[in-house]
Amino acid sequence: MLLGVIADDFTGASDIANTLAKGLPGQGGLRTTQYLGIPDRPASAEVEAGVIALKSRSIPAGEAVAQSLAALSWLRAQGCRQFVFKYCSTFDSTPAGNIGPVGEALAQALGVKGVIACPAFPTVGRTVYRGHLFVHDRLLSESGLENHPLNPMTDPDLRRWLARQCQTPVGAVTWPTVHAGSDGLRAALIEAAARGETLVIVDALSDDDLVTIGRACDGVPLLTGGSGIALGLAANFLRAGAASGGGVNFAGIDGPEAILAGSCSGATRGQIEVHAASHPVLHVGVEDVLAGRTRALDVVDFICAHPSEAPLVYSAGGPEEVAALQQKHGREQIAEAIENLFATVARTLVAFGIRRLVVAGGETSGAVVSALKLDALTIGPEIDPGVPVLFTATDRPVALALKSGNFGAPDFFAKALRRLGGSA
Ligand SMILES: Nc1ncnc2c1ncn2[C@@H]1O[C@H](COP(=O)(O)OP(=O)(O)O)[C@@H](O)[C@H]1O
Ligand SMILES: O=C(O)[C@@H](O)C(=O)COP(=O)(O)O
Repeated sequence: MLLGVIADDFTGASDIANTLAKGLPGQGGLRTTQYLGIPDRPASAEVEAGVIALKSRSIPAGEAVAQSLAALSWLRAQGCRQFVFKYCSTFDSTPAGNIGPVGEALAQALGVKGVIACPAFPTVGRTVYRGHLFVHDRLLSESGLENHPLNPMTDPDLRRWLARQCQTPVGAVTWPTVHAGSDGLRAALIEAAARGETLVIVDALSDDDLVTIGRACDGVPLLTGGSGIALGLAANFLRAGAASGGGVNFAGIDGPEAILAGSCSGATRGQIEVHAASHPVLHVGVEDVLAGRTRALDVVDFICAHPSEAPLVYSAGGPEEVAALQQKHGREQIAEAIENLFATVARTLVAFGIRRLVVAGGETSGAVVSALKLDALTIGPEIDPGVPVLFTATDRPVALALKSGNFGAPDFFAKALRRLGGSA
């Protein structure tokens, strides 16, 4: 294994796995596998990039550090020499962590400083300028992410936000240095290390900037950021002689289908509205779930009544409603109840024969996929930017799409089920 990725949530893991498997246009990517948690056995010899999906983004920082270091240890044992810590392109975290604590712990374990920290992903509108994160044409704090149920992003200044999480100084490299090329960027990161700066926020406005970053980080032990910083990494390994993984043949998987949406993001709520116009949908109310009036079997009954009609179950509410419910019942209590519901539903559905499953939300995907007790997923074709087809190679194959809350076109849900079935 050449490259090891530690991802703090499951949708983010499939996002960066997609980037590594695709590579740059016309050049191909790396043979990539997404592991669901830390594997208990060695990787297959043909895997060139291993992405370990953790569910560590919103847990206490100490636990996130421990899990991430254990993942690093497994990846090092597979022969990896370069590592990426993958977090959200909208820097989802709180002032208490976990990007800073995990990034610093990985850097310390690898004996490095001057480590890039860049969430830019221009394809989906995430750019970084003078250390400030933009989502399309809005600052992060005015993009809707300020209303995230678990990690409200209220400060677009990533240097200031990260400094609240870190024990060591946070550096910055601005866009003119990046735009000037990889040699200058590499030198700037070395200078930052000499100043004792562990994580360094690096500006990026375009895919060209991301390719510059990838080239500057050729051979560098650790990078941190969104999937965008991996854009140029496969090319480094291909130049060094790795075989292009090429596209994976995915013929599609037949069988009953379902969509489970635990995300409250604006993009997901818009996609639900589009889907509801022509498909059966069921809203599960938070208070009905908490009170036991809505149980997993009620949801399973709904899905099983519409096995081939792209049935969708969602829990999302608007920002004001979410905030009021969290005030009344507690943020963590609601998160746990809704995630547990979707996890139980998914496990039951797959046991009943569901073979195509679309999940919306990173935490939701972590709960669902963990409940399915799968150990690895193969990366298939891209459905929308940042969201690939994932499938198992087991005797009862399942095809999945794990959609980041803010990713996907308005018609994503129906399109994803078609792609999981092997059609356009
Ligand atoms: N109506 C709701 N009110 C409060 N929290 C909710 C509601 N619906 C879902 N949640 C919780 O909000 C969190 C959404 O996080 P996640 O699944 O990662 O979505 P995203 O990808 O949009 O961040 C989950 O913990 C989920 O259980
Ligand atoms: O980088 C991204 O935006 C995604 O890969 C991701 O991590 C999104 O997280 P969720 O919004 O929690 O799905």
